[in-house]
Amino acid sequence: MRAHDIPAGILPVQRGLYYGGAWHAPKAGVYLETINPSYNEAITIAPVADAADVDAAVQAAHAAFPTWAATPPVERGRYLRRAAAVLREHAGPLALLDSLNNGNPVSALAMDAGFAADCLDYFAGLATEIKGETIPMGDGNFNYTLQEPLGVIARIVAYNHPFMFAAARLAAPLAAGNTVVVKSPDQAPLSILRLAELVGDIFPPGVANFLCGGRECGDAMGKHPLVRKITLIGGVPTGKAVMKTASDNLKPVLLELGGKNALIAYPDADIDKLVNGIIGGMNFTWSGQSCGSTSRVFLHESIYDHVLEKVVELLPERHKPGIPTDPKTTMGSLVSRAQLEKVQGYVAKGLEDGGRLVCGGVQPTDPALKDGFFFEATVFADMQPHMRLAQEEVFGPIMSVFKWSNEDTLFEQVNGVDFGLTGSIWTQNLNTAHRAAKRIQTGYVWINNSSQHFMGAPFGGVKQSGIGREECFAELLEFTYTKNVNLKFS
Ligand SMILES: NC(=O)c1ccc[n+]([C@@H]2O[C@H](COP(=O)([O-])OP(=O)(O)OC[C@H]3O[C@@H](n4cnc5c(N)ncnc54)[C@H](O)[C@@H]3O)[C@@H](O)[C@H]2O)c1
Ligand SMILES: O=S(=O)(O)c1ccc(CO)cc1
Repeated sequence: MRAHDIPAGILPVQRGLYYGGAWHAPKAGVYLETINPSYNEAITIAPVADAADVDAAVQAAHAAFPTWAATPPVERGRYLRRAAAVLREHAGPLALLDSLNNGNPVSALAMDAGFAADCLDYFAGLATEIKGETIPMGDGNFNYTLQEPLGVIARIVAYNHPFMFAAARLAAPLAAGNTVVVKSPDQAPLSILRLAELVGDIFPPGVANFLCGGRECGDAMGKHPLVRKITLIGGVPTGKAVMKTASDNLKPVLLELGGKNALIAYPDADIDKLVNGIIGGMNFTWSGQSCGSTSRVFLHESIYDHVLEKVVELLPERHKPGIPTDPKTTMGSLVSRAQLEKVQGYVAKGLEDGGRLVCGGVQPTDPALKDGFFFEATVFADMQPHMRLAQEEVFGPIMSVFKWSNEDTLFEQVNGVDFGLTGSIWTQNLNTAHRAAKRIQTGYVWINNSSQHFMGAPFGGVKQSGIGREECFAELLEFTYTKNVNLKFS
């Protein structure tokens, strides 16, 4: 869909920053064009917040905090549920808006507003479960704990699910009694403006605040002395930058970062399901731009040739790049020229390092896609662990396939990366499955499945994939501190 064909009611009307219950122009007056990556054409402009805007938004959130923290949890939950209902009503147009701005297929994005709404409902229900404990004492003392909200929470999100991340990640801190300032991803700012239009005034002024901006804005959020916790969904280098900023102020962080995730196939795997799991796990629909993508596939030598052949046969027809706003499209474009060039660079590195390119590796030739940042679903075979493609996150549609024979060597290679986010194990033997689940060093493990998230199940990484857990009760507790109270009877 070209910019001039966008139906009425899809784009946000506002082009400002939303904080303190009102819209504000960015103080320095900076607006940037934001593009549709499938045509490399401007859609409209979006505001760019700087440190002065961050200060104003954080001050508004800080002012709103005492009243929101004192609001009964059941009532806070009611606000969240109201927001959830609005998101569900607008799920279709919101998916189209994100598709226009980040290049992912509208059909796949259709679930994002619903997932965010589920998150809001889930944490609304848990608001009354933020309980302390009593500690047994000797005579004369009563000792208990309270879980208290922290204050202003800064949430910075990535571009692959701009709306879903911004909306879903409001839920836990708000349910726990904090106020929030959330920043859109630089590449796809439009849906956060729409989010602010839809839910901003459901909450009391200053409780939920929405900024558009890039690194400067994110950095200012982390540095602000009134921000009590800084959270990021983003890459490892950004995670390190955020943690350095946080350490200057001794602030806690919650980091959901990158992955170089392994899929392990044992000889007894159900081959048809495995092939679907390999293709699905790589999230080619999103051009691989998912942190949980299983971009390293380890096939046992006894099934290697057969499974590889089937993947290479099925993949190009199942995920062929197309215009993202077409409901039939099953693979969109990359988000930007920079991301496309990164992917092309990794194809070159894969070839230089001796990988065997067996699928894709180029931009599509379809003239309808000539201006956009499309790249074909790509597979490298005969990969070795020392290769750059085997170690570094691409966040693009490149899958690396390895052959294995010895289980000890397999796990040395699987765990021999700096990341530890997800893993996927394929076998029909229960003992094998649980042994492998125990040996893999990641925060999230699928057995005979891939890609899926489950509300209530802790999602997050180890090693450089992150710190903390989301989408579960632990996320709620991330936004509280424990206060111990001792009463001495007189
Ligand atoms: N673990 C997860 O749940 C998860 C989910 C999605 C994406 N990701 C990761 O995100 C990355 C891709 O997304 P991206 O390119 O948007 O990531 P990115 O790290 O470039 O940017 C993420 C966000 O951080 C902001 N930012 C950049 N520099 C900053 C700084 N110095 N201080 C504060 N904020 C700053 C950006 O403006 C953006 O909003 C991949 O590595 C991917 O694995 C992780
Ligand atoms: O596409 S992913 O980045 O892997 C992703 C992360 C989180 C969720 C749910 O919060 C969904 C998809």
